Amino acid sequence: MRVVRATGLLRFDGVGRRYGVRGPWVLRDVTLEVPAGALVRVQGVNGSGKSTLLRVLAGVDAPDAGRVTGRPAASTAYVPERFPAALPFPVLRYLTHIGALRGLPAAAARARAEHWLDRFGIGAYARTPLDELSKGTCQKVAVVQALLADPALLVLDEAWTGLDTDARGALDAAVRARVAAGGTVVFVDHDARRLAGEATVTVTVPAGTGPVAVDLTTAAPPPAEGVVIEAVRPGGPEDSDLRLVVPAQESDAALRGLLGADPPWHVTGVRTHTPAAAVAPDLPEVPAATGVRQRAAALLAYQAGLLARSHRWLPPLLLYGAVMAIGVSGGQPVLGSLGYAAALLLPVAAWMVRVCVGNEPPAARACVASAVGARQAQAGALGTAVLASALLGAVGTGVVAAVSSAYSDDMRTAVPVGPAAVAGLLAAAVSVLLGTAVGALTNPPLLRRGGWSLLATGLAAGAVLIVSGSPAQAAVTDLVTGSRTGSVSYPVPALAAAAVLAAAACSLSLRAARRTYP
Ligand SMILES: Nc1ncnc2c1ncn2[C@@H]1O[C@H](COP(=O)(O)OP(=O)(O)OP(=O)(O)O)[C@@H](O)[C@H]1O
Repeated sequence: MRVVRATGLLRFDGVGRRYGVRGPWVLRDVTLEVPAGALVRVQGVNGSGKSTLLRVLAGVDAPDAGRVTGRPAASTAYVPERFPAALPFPVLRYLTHIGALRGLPAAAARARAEHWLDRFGIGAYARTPLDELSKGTCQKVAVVQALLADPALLVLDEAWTGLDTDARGALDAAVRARVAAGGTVVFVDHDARRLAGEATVTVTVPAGTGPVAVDLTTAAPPPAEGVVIEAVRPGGPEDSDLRLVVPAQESDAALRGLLGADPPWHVTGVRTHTPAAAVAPDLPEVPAATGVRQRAAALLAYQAGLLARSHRWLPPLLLYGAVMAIGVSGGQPVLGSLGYAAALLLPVAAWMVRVCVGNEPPAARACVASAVGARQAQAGALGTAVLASALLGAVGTGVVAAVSSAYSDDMRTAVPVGPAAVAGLLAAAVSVLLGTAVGALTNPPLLRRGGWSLLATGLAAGAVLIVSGSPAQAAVTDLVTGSRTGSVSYPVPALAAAAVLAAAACSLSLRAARRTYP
C-alpha cells in the first residue's frame, strides 16, 4: 500500500466564518494546528459550528476571515453530514467517476470501488441506481467515495450515523489504517466512545459566538501496533464503555487495572491492533500525481454523465427543435435561416447553464469540491454546458445549411454554402458564449433564489439578443443583412467581444463558487 502523508502542518490562522454579510460569526479567530498523521476529534454542542469547521477544513467552504494553509488539496476527501441519493448514477459508475476525479485510472478506480463496497457489505448494490438505495446503504456509498484513493486528509462529518455495526467497525478500521499510513483524519461523531482514546488531537468548538480560539488538547498517538481492550461497567451509564489501545507489553497491566478497579470493569474484547495492513491489501496503487488535463477530463466526463442521465437536457433541446421547426423550412435563404438558428441558440445556452449548475445536490457537489476544488467543480458544470450548447449549435447549423437554399432573399444572388455555414457557426459560437455568460450571471452561486433566477435568465437572454450593440445582435444582423445582399461576412469582432464577456461572467461565477452550501 502506498503511504500517503499529509504534507507538514495543516493550519488555521484566525479563521472566521459566518453565513451572510451581517450574520453572526459561527467560527471566529480559530487558530489550529493539525500535524500530519493526526487523528482529530472535533466536538461541541449542536449548532456550535463543527460542520462548518469541517467544511472549511475540507476546502468545500471558504473562510470569511483568516486563512487555511497546508491542506493537501490534491488528496482531500470529505463525507458530508447528509449524502444525497438523488444522483442519476448506479453506485459503481458514480464511484468510478469519483475515483477518476481523484486521479485513479479507470481500472484502478473500479477495483478500489469494488473492494470498498465489499468491505462495507454492499458489493451486491454495485449496479443499483443511487436513488433506489436505502438511507444506510447510501451512507456507505458516501463513505466509500471518500476512501477510494487513500486520501492524505480525510474529513468525516458524522459519517458513522446510519451505518450498521459491521460497517461502523469497517469505518473505524479504515480510519485507523489511514492514520497509520500517515494520513490525517478529522471527524465529528456524537458518540463519545467513537475511537475513544485514539485521537491525538481533540478540538472543542465552543458554543455561542465570540472572539474565541478553539480549545485544543493533544495526546500521544496510539501505538501503531498493540492490543485493543474493550470493557464496560455492567449497569453503568453508556459513557462508562471503554476502548483502549495499548502497546502489547502493557496489555497485562492494563487488564489487571481494569479488573481490579472498584467497581471492576467487565472486559468484552481483547484483540490485536494492526491498523494499516489488513484493510486494503493488494489494491491498485494511487498515482502519485495526476495532470490538470486528466482531472479536467474526468470532471467533464462526470458532469456530462450527470447531464445525460438526468434528462434535464431534454426541455432546452425540445425548445430548440420545436422553434427551429417553426422558423426554418427547406428552401428558405440560407443566411437568414442561419441567423434565426443562431439567435435561438442564445436562450437555449443560458438554459443549459441553468441545468448544469443545478444538476448536483449540494452535498454531492461538496464531495466533488473536496476532490478537485470548489471553483473547479463549478468550472466543470459551466464547461459541460458550453460543450452541450456548442454541440447543439453545430448540429443545428449543419441541418440548416443542408436544407436551405443557397440564394439571397430575392433568390437572385447565389450564396456559397461553405462560407455561409462557417459564418453561421461563428454566429452560433457568439450565441453559445453570450448564453453562457447570461446563465453564469443569473444562476447559482451568483443568483440563488430559484424564481428570480429563472426570470433573470429569461429577461437577460432576451435583452442580450435585442439590445443594440450586443455582439449577439451584431452577429445575427450580419447574417440577416448578408441574406438580403447575398454576401457572407464573418462575425469575428462579435465573437471576440462575446469571448471576453463570457470569460468575465464565468470568472465572477467561479469566484462566488469558492463555497458550496450545505
Ligand atoms: N447554510 C447555512 N446558512 C445559514 N446558517 C447556517 C448554514 N449552515 C449552518 N448555519 C448555522 O451555523 C451554525 C453552526 O452550524 P453547524 O452545522 O456548523 O453546527 P454543528 O455544530 O455541526 O451542529 P450539529 O451538531 O447540530 O450538526 C448554526 O447556527 C447553523 O444554523
